[in-house]
Amino acid sequence: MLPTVIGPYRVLETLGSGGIGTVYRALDGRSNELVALKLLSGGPTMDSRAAKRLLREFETLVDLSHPNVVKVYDTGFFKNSPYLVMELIEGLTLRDYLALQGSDMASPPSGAHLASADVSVSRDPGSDDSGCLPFNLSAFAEEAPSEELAALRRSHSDAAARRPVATKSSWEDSNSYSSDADPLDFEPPDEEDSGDAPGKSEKVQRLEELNRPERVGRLKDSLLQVCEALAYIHAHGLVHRDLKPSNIMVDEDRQVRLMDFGLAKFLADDAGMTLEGRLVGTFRYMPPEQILGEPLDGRADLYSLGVVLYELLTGRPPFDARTPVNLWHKVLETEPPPLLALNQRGDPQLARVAHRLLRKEPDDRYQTAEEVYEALSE
Ligand SMILES: Nc1ncnc2c1ncn2[C@@H]1O[C@H](COP(=O)(O)OP(=O)(O)OP(=O)(O)O)[C@@H](O)[C@H]1O
Repeated sequence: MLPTVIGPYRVLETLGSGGIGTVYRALDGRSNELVALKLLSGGPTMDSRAAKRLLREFETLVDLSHPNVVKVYDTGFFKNSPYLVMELIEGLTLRDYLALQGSDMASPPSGAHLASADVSVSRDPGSDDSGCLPFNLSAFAEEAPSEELAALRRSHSDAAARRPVATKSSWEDSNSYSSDADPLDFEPPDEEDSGDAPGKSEKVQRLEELNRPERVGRLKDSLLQVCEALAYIHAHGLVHRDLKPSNIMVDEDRQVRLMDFGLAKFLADDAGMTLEGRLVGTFRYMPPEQILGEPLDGRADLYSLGVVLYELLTGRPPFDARTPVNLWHKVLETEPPPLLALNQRGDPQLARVAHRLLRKEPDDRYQTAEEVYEALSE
C-alpha cells in the first residue's frame, strides 16, 4: 500500500520499483518542492544493523554535488527502512532517450512529454527495463545459485590468486555473497536460439536504427557526461557498482544524471556494504572481479560502462546466457564477439573504446574515467 507520509514528505505516486526498493514522487512539506524518495525494502536479509550502515553510507552522499550526479538531499528511516531523498529528474533513461526518433528531438525528452501521444519511444533491443522486456524471464525468477557461484569462484581461485588485488579479507568477504541480486535482467543467449528470431531485413533495420548518426552523437555526448560523473564519484572514493542504462537518466536539457547510488560503497571500506549476503549489482554489467568477490575500484564501473556501450552499439550484451552461472563462466573465460562483426557499420572508435573497457584484467582497461573521456573525444 502506498504510504501517505514519510517523515516530512507527502507521497504523491509511485515512480517505480527496483531491486532494493521503491521510488516515490513526493512533496517536501517544508519547502513545497517535489522530490524523488527511494524507500528501501531490504526484506529479511536487511537487518537493522545493515539498514543503519546503509543509512550512514547514504548520509555521505548528501555532500556530493556535481551536475551529472543525481543530487541527494536527505536521508532518514521510515518503519525501520532507510530512505533517500533525491532531486526529481523529469526525463528518460539513457536507453529511451537514445530511442527517441529524430522528429521527437525538436522537443525536450521530459517524462511529461513522453506521456503525450505525439512521441514515439521505440525501445532499443536488449532493454534492461524489465517491465518492457520481450523475453521470458522466468528462469531468473528463482534464487540465484550461491553454491554454484562459490564453486565457480573456487575454480578460479588460482587465477584470482595471481591477481595483485586479491586479498584474504576480500575473499572472506566474497564468501558471504549469495548472489541474489536483480535476477530480472536477462535475455536469451543468441537471437538464433529463440523461436521468434528477427528476419534478416529486420536485423538490418535494427542496426540502421542503432547507427543513426544523430543517435550515435547523442550516445557519445551522454557517455562523456557519464565519464564526468564517474570521475567525480571515483575522486570521492566511491564506486557505483551498478552502472547500467536504467541508472543513467537524461533530463529535458539533455543533461545526464548518474542515478542510484544505493549500491555504491567507499573504496576505503574493504569489507564493504554487501546488504548482508547479497551479490550486489546487476549480473549483466558485472566485471570479472565483482563476480570473483575481489575488491573493487573505479575500473569496475569502467567495465560496466563497456557493457553499456557495447549493448547500445549492437543491441545485445557482450556476454549472454540463460543462467547466471553460464553468464559468469562466459564473462570470466571468453572474449566478447568483435563488436564490428555484429554491427559492421558501427562507429569504429566507439567499438575500440568498448572492447578496451571490457578487458578482463582491470590493469588492461582504461585506468580512469578521464582516460575514457579522452578516448571518446578523439
Ligand atoms: N531521482 C529520480 N527522479 C525520477 N525518477 C527516478 C529517480 N530515481 C529513480 N527513479 C525512477 O524510479 C524507478 C525505480 O528506480 P530504482 O532505482 O528503484 O530501480 P532501478 O534503477 O530500475 O533498478 P535497481 O534498483 O535494480 O537499480 C525507475 O524507473 C527510475 O527511473
